[in-house]
Amino acid sequence: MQPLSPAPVQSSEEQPETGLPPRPVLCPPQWSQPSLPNGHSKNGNGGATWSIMNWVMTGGKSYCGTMGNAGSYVDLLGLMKESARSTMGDHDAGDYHGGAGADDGYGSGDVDEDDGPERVDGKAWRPLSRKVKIPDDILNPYRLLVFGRITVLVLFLMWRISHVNTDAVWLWAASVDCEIWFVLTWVLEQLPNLWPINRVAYIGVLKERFEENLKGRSELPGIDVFISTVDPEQEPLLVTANTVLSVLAADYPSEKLACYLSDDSATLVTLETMAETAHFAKLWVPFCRKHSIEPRSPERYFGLTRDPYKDQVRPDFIRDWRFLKREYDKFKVRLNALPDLIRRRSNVLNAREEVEAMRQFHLADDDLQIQLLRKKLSRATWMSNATHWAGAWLHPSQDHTKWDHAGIVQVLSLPQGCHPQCESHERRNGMSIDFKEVDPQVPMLVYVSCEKRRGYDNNKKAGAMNALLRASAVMSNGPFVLYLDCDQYVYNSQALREAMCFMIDHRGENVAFIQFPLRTEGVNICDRYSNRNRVFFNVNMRGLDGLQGPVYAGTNCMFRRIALYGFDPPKFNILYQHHTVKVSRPDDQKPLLVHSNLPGKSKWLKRFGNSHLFLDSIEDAENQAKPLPYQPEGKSGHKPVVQCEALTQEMVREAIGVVSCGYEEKTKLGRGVGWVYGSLTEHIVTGYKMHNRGWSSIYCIPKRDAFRCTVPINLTITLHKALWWATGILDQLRSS
Ligand SMILES: O=c1ccn([C@@H]2O[C@H](COP(=O)(O)OP(=O)(O)O[C@H]3O[C@H](CO)[C@@H](O)[C@H](O)[C@H]3O)[C@@H](O)[C@H]2O)c(=O)[nH]1
Ligand SMILES: [Mn+2]
Repeated sequence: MQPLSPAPVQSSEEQPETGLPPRPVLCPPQWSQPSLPNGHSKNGNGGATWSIMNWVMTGGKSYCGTMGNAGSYVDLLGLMKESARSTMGDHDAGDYHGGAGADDGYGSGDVDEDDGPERVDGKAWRPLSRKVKIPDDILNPYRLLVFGRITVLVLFLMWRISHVNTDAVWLWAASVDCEIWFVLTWVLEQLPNLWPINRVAYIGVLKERFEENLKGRSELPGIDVFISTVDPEQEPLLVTANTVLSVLAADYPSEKLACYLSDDSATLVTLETMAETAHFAKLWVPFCRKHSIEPRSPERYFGLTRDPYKDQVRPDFIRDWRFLKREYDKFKVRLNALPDLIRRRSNVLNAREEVEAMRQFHLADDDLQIQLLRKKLSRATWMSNATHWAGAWLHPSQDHTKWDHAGIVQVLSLPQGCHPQCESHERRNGMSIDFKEVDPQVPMLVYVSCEKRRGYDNNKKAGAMNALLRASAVMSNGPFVLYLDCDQYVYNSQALREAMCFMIDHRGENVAFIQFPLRTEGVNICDRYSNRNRVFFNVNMRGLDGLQGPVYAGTNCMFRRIALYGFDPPKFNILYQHHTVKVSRPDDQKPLLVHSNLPGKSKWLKRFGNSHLFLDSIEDAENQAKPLPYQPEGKSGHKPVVQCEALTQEMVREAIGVVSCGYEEKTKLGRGVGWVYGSLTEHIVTGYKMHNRGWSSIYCIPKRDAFRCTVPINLTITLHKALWWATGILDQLRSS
């Protein structure tokens, strides 16, 4: 496997694929590989696992510091479908029998996004998004139907209450209670549906405002993408790797994108899979950019049933496609071999340690021999650089189990600078691919496993996400955070831009999060167990969007970082001069205030803990997320999230410090800041808290599904999930 070609290349050609103007380019330096001890190849499996930044830094103890009610909505669903343009054409042929299906695929509006709205005064300002009202003549019959049903239900209840069954009063009372409850829940669910809306984003205008005439530079704000995984057995690593690849290849400037994988299992195989993924991404990402590939998950792309050459005009496409397909197959073989490779490597190194121990034993005097006998050799799991793995070992040992291990942060890929860079060829095994016209940089990829110790609650996914929130703040501090479950891949490479249109639009500063619908693959056309949740994602959420905004559905959601930090929206914040609304609130709900009277950063210590890098990052996260007119320096744009030279050892060390399990103890994380703890459906509560503070949210349904996932269709799992949701929602009802 050859490393990147080191020769600097000057590209003077126009770049038709990216639409970016010509620019001078530099090539990244060649990465050096740490070596294994004698007799062991660096990558027995042929991958370049450690060719990137081998900064394994482990924090030891010292750091311790609804499903919808289908029947009731079918009518509205049908009507809304008519109002929105069907985008069946955007779907792959394979979708008919296994994909998300045409029903899920229609977009938000019936306007052409890329043409954008008319310019105001001939130039200057054009909005990035707009609401599209669903015509009243479509909604009115539905509204009439709802009010008709409510009237009938109320009349029915009045009749029930006035006709007491004296023979079985208790039975009568119980059934009337149930009926009232049913009517109440039905009405509560119906009312928000009466004013649904659609939205449209103008990606073309976004490009025009933030990227054109900037000599290849982009002024878009940074995004940190969080992906979580918890069990390499239940959540196949190939699926996670595909999700990561689809994120890295998303159409967003590579220096503005950072991807963090949270691994709650702390297994070495997950880390090595990610290292392989980062390596394969060096081919996959530029290939996607060069040929405008969709979708950008290789498993899904190479599995398409349609002709891959369709609509491809470049003469070198066939060659590149075959090359990438072969490389992807090899990548899969390497992933499959990883568990065995790690086991064999560990056996060899453990045996060597034992031999060394025996040698010392024979050389030692009696006292030392007794001491050595007492010291039981543990069977460690070894990394490819011949050091002990800090996470869970194959043979669990003290400090090395899933529930008891140090915090780990490892940077696996880093972009070089804020200007896209080109190199002529990527060579592997004698084959080469021409990347002269595209930016081959891969966004930052970081592996994180937060510290776990006995006596500390890790708070499952919410805990892992809050740890990522802190670690990413000190490393890249993207002002926006996209969360994806490990099985949700990016199906539409423009999705991040689409969300950004809403976030940085002129009224976007009060938007806390953009929720995308959860679309599923692998469900048969009948959708027997309602895995697609069509009513919830096509009707209820659109209805909520017409009010304060949709709920946070747990995944496929892009947040404004400072909204996650528990700050108030600008409309409650006197910082913004033209929003002078001042609201009186109880003490504990007072705005966190970006500019309070307290000196320095001490005002935030109790909420965010004592990491100075973290505290220093907060104001920056706020400024970087502002729509450009609010930039203090005028039109300075948004800075890159992180670059090779900007990421220091100190930052990585600090990231390990903030993912330690003791860090949260004296903070408000999990209680008003970040993902909320203590609820089965923590996502719903997390979203509610933001709405409660006055933030709004937006429901974004791009024409082509933004993200997709594969869901189980087996009845047991479906019932288990339904029970989980129901318990969680009941739990919320009981809580304050
Ligand atoms: O201790 C844990 C448990 C889960 N996860 C991750 O959380 C995600 C969701 O967990 P899963 O068990 O797959 O739950 P689902 O029911 O499939 O997910 C839905 O429901 C969850 C809450 O019930 C939400 O958190 C999810 O975002 C939402 O997609 C997955 O990526 C897991 O890897 C962790 O990181 N740590
Ligand atoms: Mn899941």
